[in-house]
Order: sequence, then C-alpha cells, then structure tokens
Amino acid sequence: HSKLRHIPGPKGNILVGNALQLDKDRLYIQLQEWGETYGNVFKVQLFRDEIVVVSAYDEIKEVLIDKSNDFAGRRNGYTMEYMYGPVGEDKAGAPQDVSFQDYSAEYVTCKKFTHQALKQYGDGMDKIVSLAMDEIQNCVTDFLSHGGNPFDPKESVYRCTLNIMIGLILGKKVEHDSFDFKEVYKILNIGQEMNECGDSLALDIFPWLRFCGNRTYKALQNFKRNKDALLVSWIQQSEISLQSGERSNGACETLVQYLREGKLSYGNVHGIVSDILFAGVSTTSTTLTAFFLVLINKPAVQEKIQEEIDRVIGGERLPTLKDRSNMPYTCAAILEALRYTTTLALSLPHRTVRDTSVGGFSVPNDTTVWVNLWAMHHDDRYFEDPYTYRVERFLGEDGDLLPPNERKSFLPFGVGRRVCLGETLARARLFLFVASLLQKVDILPENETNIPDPDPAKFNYAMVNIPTPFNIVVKQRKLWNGGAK
Ligand code: HEM
Repeated sequence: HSKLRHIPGPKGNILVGNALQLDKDRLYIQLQEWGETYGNVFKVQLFRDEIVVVSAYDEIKEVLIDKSNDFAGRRNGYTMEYMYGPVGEDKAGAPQDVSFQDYSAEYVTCKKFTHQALKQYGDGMDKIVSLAMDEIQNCVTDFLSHGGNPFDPKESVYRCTLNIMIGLILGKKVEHDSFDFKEVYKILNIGQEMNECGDSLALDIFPWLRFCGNRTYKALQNFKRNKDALLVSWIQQSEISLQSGERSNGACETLVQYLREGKLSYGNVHGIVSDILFAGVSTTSTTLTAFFLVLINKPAVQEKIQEEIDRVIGGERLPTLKDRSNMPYTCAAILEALRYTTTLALSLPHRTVRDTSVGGFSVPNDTTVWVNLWAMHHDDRYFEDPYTYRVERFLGEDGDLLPPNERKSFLPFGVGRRVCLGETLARARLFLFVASLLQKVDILPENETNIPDPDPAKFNYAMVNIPTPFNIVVKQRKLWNGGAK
C-alpha cells in the first residue's frame, strides 16, 4: 500500500501507477505541468516505486539546503547499478563513485578527495585553464576550417570538452587521433546508442528483461566492458608512473596515490575517474551548443558580448579567468543560458535517508525525490516571461552582475550535500569558451529567414536536455590579430 497517500498526484493505473503516462522525451515539461496541477510537492508512481517531485524554489530550498542531509541519498535503477557497479563484472551492485554512490561516510570521503585530485582552486586552476585554452583554440580553428559553410557545431564542442576532461585525468594533452581519445569516444558512442534504444527505464523496472535478448542490456554490457577495461588500464599506467617517479600530475595519478595511502578503495578510484570523464562532458557541451542556438537568434546579445570582449580583452591576448570580474554582461549571458536551457533539467534523483518532510508533507525514509530544476528556473513568480532569453535578469540597475545571494530560484548546479562537483570547473570553462570564441568569430544562422527555434521547452530529454541538431555559419572577426598570446 501507498506510503505517500497524503501527497497529491496524477491518478495512475492500479498495477503500473503512472508508468504508462510518462512522456520520456519531454519528462521535465510533463512534470512541470503536473506540478502546476497538483502543487509544488506531488507524487508519481512507477510500478511500486513512489516518487516525490519537488518543483518550486521554496520547497527545493528545503530539500537541498535546509534539510540537505535528510535528502542526500541517491536512488539508482538497475541500469546505473550495472554501469557503475562492481568493476569488470557482468552484474549490478552499489556504485562506489561520487555521482551515484548513496550517502555515507565513504561518499563524503570520495567527494573530498575528488575535489583535491581535480585541484580546481589556486595553482591547480592555472593548469586547468591552460589545458582548456589549448583545446578551445583547436575548436575555434575547427570552426573556421568550414570556410564559411554551414555546419553542426555539436561535434567539435563535444570533442573539445571531452579532451579537456581526458587531459585533466591523464595530466597531459591528448591528441584526437590518440588511442585514449578514440577509445573514450567509442565508449561514449556506445553510451549514446544505449540512450537511443531508449528503454533503460524498462530495464530498471524489469531487470529480468536482460534474459530476453533486451537491446539496451546488450549495449549496457558492451559499454561496461569497454569502459572498465580502459579505466583499469589508466589506473595501471598511474601505478607505473608513481613507481617510476615520472609523474604526470593527472587526477588519476593523484587518486591512485590516495588508494596507496588507504584513503580510497580501488572501486572508488575507478568510479571517480569515470565520474570525471562522463559527468562533465555532455552537461558542459550541451549547455554551450544550446547557447549557440540562442546566439544565432539574438544578434544583439552577441554584439554586446563582443563589445565587452573588445573593450576588456581586446584582440592581442587570450581571455583569462580574471577578466570575469570586468565582464558582467558576458557572465550574465552565461547565467541566463544556464537558466533558460537548464541542461540537467531534473538534476539527479535524490533519496531520503531518514523520515523527514517537505512543503508540510511528511516524507518517509528511503523515498525517491526528483528535483525539477527546469520548473524552478521557469517560474514566472521569479522570472518575468520565463521563456524569453533575457540577459538583464542577472544584471543590477548599474549594469553589475547580480550577486549570488540575489539570484533567487536559480540553482543550475544544485546546492548542498549533493552540489555539482564540477561547478567551479564548468563555470570557468563556459566563460573561457564563450569569451575566446566570440573574440575571434561571429556566430551566424545558416539562413537569416529561417532561424531554428531556440525554445528549450522543445528540446529532447535524455538525462540532459538536448537541442534538435542545427547548423551555424562562422565568420572570422577583424579585430582578432590571429593569435598573439
Ligand atoms: C554546465 C555544466 C554542468 C551542469 C549544469 C551540472 C549540473 C549538475 C547538477 C544539477 C548536479 C546534481 C546535483 C544534485 O544531485 O542535487 C550535478 C552533479 C554532479 N556533477 Fe555536475 N554539472 C556540470 C558540469 C560538471 C563537470 C564539468 C563535472 C566534472 C567533474 C561535474 C561533475 C558532477 C558530479 C561528480 C556530480 C555528483 C555530485 C554528488 O552526487 O555529490 N559536473 N551536476
């Protein structure tokens, strides 16, 4: 019987609950609409699992900040437990990484050491920046190589963000034709295939489908086999470099050092490397790609960003992170893109680890909780015309960037216990990418009279919110002197 009888929600089928009603390609929109009907806290039922969905700022704040510890667990379906479960084994089990590990002392330790290994602060940031700048310059060159012809920017941006992550893990620049890059790329393509065959949800609900020649399961096996083998080899390389003293200073090596010191287990290191590789790539590259779609629709925004770049950075040097403090308009344009598109629309599923409550409703221990960041970012009580992209929302009257404590109802990276581990890195990368690119090129639509619709409510949902493929045309700007550093 229902543990959540007291919480309202759409009426479902007596056997399957709301499972057949779910529209998986636009789940975030559907849940937003249900939120408008049933309230900021409502429930949906997928077979026997009852899920609490939280859709507005006050209640999301309660979940993520005020009662952060109560809601800090993770709920994983069979698919996640298989993908991130025991290394090298054809079976599911409790993940030992950061993203999918349940809340525990071990999880807290993993998150702390991952932060340390990524060295996202102080001097470590300089290395990240130099790695990122190299890759971003490659991406700009790649854009220009189309010689003014239309092309889909997705692939180049994806390769660029991916290569920055591989570089951070291995501590060295990785060429696009290297074994490591090709191997990761292959694995990510299998992951893509898995998404395309769709029903990981079916496999989550009926894990026994794997015995019936299920296509998703076959892709899943293939994905895990390849991913585990590659990560095992990276960990081995790090062990060798630590022994030989020829340090690479990559995150993987630092994590293996923690393993030797007994701070992390082998499963932790393996899981964390995979987190760094996978969590940061599709989120960042999709945000950037969606931002291009906005820019071809908003030439005035592009012009203002370029005016700021020309004034603050000029054409003689590359942007640095320090420039951010003098470039409120560019920073606000990026924040507004994070709001408008809300790439990780439903965040990652949380789980209560004790009896608690939200919005006045009691919620028992071990309940799955979905946080609808999309609905929160498009709440017209906080954002006038929420479906319009408007940079000025994040600027004060004097043109300064709105300080974080005045950005209400805005949490693109989550907050609290489970806050995004790559937030600092992602913000840095988004800024460097946008500033470097628009310093050198104009991004234009393929056809002025038929510009693709930027409305993120029409994106496809597959964990991240993905725009329908579109083309851009890139023209070199005059100001840029060709790359004097
Ligand atoms: C635009 C880029 C990004 C966005 C919008 C984003 C957003 C998010 C969000 C909303 C969460 C879930 C928070 C929650 O469960 O409440 C998350 C978790 C996470 N993100 Fe990101 N992220 C981005 C980039 C990155 C990057 C570059 C990394 C690289 C290290 C990363 C690593 C992670 C990890 C490991 C978690 C799990 C944290 C935990 O469970 O404690 N993310 N991210």
